[in-house]
Amino acid sequence: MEAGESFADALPWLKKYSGAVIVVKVGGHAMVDPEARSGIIKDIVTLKFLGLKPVIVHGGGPEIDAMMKRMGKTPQFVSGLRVTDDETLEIVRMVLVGNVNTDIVSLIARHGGKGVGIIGNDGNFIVARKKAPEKVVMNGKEVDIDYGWVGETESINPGILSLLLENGYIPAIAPIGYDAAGNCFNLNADTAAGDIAVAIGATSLVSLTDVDGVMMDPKKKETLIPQLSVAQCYELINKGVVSRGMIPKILSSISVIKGGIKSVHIINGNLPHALLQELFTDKGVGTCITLD
Ligand SMILES: Nc1ncnc2c1ncn2[C@@H]1O[C@H](COP(=O)(O)OP(=O)(O)O)[C@@H](O)[C@H]1O
Ligand SMILES: CC(=O)N[C@@H](CCC(=O)OP(=O)(O)O)C(=O)O
Repeated sequence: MEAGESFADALPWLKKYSGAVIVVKVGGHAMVDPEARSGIIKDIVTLKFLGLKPVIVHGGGPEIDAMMKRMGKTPQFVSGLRVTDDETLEIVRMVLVGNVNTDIVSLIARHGGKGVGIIGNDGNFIVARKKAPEKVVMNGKEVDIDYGWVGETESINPGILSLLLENGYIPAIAPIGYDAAGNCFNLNADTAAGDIAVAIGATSLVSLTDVDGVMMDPKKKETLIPQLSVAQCYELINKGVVSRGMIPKILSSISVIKGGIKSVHIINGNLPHALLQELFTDKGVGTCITLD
């Protein structure tokens, strides 16, 4: 299709999103392939030049896993959350802040944008507290789980984000929070992205991962669910259709919609230009979650 034609077709969406703040959660699984990672960041820089205000929140689960294994540690997840002991926290910070965040900021620059990397203690951006231990059913047995240094958001202070957005920067946020005593917490990136989207009143949250969206059977592409209401999300969790890393995505989507954001989109970041197609065409490419 001619470029002129595509832009003309996209006009209604360009109007809808003009000046809109869009939180893009870039999952670690969407960034495994360096070319896919670069393509995603290029699309995000494109959003900026089309007049939107993108905010990146990134993960890095597979890279943390790889580093843990190199250091002789075995990753342990419960309900999609990494149980985080002292040493694991050190690895999480090293990988998310030292590797992934700086790489994303460099890619933003490479594609002509101005990126700024931030973590929870920059301008007290994410104030977090320890996630309380909870009882979880594992292999039919109820067990007490202490997640260690896994945190949950206490408050988001969006001041630094507003400053950056008003001055044309693309913020790239690593999901690390801090408490008033300076303790550092490992936050799930989807949960952090949701909390940030609500705190800044974003227009939409788009989560890029390595599957086409929410599926009845993640191994069968044809079982993709294009549209979900909050009630249906609860149903999928209760029926066990959603598992592992999809659990925090769905839980966060529910709280985002309840927090007043109109839509959450879960899409496959490995499909070229999935983000642009989801936002600027009427045939979305993944799962769109709305109130009803
Ligand atoms: N019902 C489901 N539909 C789609 N994916 C699912 C579902 N249940 C579990 N998953 C898993 O969730 C994964 C995505 O979450 P996650 O691994 O945390 O990705 P990311 O690193 O991109 O955040 C998929 O690769 C898939 O294996
Ligand atoms: C508490 C918790 O699980 N934190 C995540 C943070 C990174 C993340 O969420 O990465 P993805 O988006 O790639 O899954 C972790 O340690 O893996």
